Amino acid sequence: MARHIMSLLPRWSSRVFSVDLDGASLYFAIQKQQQQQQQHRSHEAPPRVFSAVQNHDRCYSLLVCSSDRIKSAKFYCELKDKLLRDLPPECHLSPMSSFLPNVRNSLVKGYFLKSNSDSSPPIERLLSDLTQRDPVLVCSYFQSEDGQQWTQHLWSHTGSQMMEIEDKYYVVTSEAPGYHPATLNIINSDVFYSLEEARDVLKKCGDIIPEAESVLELLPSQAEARNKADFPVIVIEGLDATGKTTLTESLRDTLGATLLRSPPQCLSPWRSCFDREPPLIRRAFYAVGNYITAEQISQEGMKAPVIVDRFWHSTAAYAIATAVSGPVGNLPAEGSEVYRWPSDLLQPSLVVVLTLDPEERKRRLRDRGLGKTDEEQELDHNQLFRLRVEEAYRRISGPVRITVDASPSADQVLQQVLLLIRGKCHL
Ligand SMILES: Nc1ncnc2c1ncn2[C@@H]1O[C@H](COP(=O)(O)OP(=O)(O)OP(=O)(O)O)[C@@H](O)[C@H]1O
Ligand SMILES: Nc1ccn([C@H]2C[C@H](O)[C@@H](COP(=O)(O)O)O2)c(=O)n1
Repeated sequence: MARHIMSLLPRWSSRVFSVDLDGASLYFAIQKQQQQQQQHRSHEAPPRVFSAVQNHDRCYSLLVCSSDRIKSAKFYCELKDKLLRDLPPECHLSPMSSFLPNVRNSLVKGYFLKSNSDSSPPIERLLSDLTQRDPVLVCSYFQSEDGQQWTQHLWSHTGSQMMEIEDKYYVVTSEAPGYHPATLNIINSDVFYSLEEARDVLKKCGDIIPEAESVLELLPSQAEARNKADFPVIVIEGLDATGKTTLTESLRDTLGATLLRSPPQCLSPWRSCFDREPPLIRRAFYAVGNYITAEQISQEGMKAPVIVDRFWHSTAAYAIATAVSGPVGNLPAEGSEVYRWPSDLLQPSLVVVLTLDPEERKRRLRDRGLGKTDEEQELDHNQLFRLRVEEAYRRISGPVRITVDASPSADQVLQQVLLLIRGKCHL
């Protein structure tokens, strides 16, 4: 299995490894060193991820890699559950990844384990089992006598015997890359830029998620897609509890408009099922939802103005903000192609993004008292995630977007948005 996986990870010695520890990404690289360099290296401190490791502690990395990306995505999530369940409690688990700097789609995800030597026999039994059955590449890390140098050893199997590949690599410090590694795989894994790409993911997971078939049946055929509306189309966006439902319903009543949402009502029976799936599948579900809503917009937009509660901005911004961890600075830079509008998706006439002071948003959430999705809880607990979503909203290109402060009364917000709509859309 390991040799097969290695063929999926070309240029092994050019790879950089990133471990997420205490909210920061720590990087290291590997080298096949010459004697001379080795002596020089021995004066350097080990990479930060190893610096707190005690003598006799053991470190391992597991990278999930399969030529089948649906299988990889599913297994990555299952592996975390398995490791949390089966590893000794003193073993510390952190998300990690490996990538080729600036090479798109080179990111593979996995986990980094730290443990003391007493726990290593059960850990190694578990890892050995995994390498025999699953698409996972395991490495162990050894510390030199003086504690200054670490080496990486790849695991492999011969028959039923586990052995380490003879190649060993020296672990060296690596600079943070120019782009956060998660940004390398966003396109068509977290965010889909055409119906075809999103549909392809749902088609491929039809055998493991039967609900995908039902979703695919609702998709408009390319031939039917009209992709334009005669009347103005206004999308209302914003984090949860910023007042989208309140505002969209008032706009519908005031303008005599049709109110639609994304994901559309017809996908409600399957939403919770896809919310439990890994990002690749979950985001493909929301992406196709936008195309179904777009078809409804085209139909309804022949008769009256259309108001839409969430659309592409939500799909892209939440996906990007989840894929990338840490501060806003880790997001792809403004102007990146990651923020582009899909060329085959209907563009609304205007997008209004509601913003709200975090404390007021929390107060409204409390007063409303409904259950929260995992992502809504994340918005509450994780300030950085909220800031990343808001910034990604701002960076998305395409239709005209206006940000509106939603803290005044519901009627004042309505009046302000009506003024904007009348100014921009001649209603
Ligand atoms: N301008 C406002 N001032 C005070 N309270 C408001 C205002 N707008 C909405 N609310 C209240 O805040 C709560 C959240 O509003 P609403 O449900 O419209 O938000 P939302 O953005 O649609 O949320 P979600 O995305 O989670 O569905 C509701 O209890 C609503 O009555
Ligand atoms: N067009 C959409 C609408 C929603 N989402 C995702 C993003 C969040 O995870 C969640 C928020 O929706 P809400 O709880 O407010 O109904 O749904 C999306 O990706 N695309």
